Amino acid sequence: MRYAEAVHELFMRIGKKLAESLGVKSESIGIENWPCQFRINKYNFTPQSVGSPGVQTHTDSGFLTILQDDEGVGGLEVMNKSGEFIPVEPWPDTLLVNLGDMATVWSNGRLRNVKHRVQCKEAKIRVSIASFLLGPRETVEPPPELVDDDHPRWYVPTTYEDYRKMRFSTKLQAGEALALLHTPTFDK
Ligand SMILES: O=C(O)CCC(=O)C(=O)O
Ligand SMILES: [Fe+2]
Repeated sequence: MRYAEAVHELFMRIGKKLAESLGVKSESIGIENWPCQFRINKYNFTPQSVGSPGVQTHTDSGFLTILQDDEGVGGLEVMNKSGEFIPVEPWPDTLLVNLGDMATVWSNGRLRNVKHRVQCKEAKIRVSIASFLLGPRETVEPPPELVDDDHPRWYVPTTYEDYRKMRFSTKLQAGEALALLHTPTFDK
């Protein structure tokens, strides 16, 4: 309970700062009511699994993720702009924060979802704790400050649940499902 409360507090601080950094009044977005999820990942890496994927390339589907990674066993890799995977070495006493697909929809494309994966590097048990701030409870769409003539709406409004179902049924796990929400004005 204490861990969840502390992570939630951090979600609020980071989420409000993200909103303010885009010129959105953080009081207006109701972030306190956005649902969260929590998952503990355990990887039983064996000598046979070294070199193979632990989790295939994906983006997180929610808004914001706080990841407490294994402090001794590496394997997490994050994709950079050029499409290369960069290993994130274990770093005790740190948390890793990344943006998911709902951040891209909510910000009208200003915040970018991050592709990542886990590779098995050594035959050890690896544990990570992932907390997800999923996004607005009902419709996910950009606040009015982020839509104008120069920034037309890029995504049709959705709900997190509908988007999850679409990701699941299309098996598009690495953010590609966002393309199915593009409006005619979408532009890179
Ligand atoms: O185990 C990790 O380091 C990452 C797990 C992850 O990407 C996830 O749970 O979405
Ligand atoms: Fe992830």
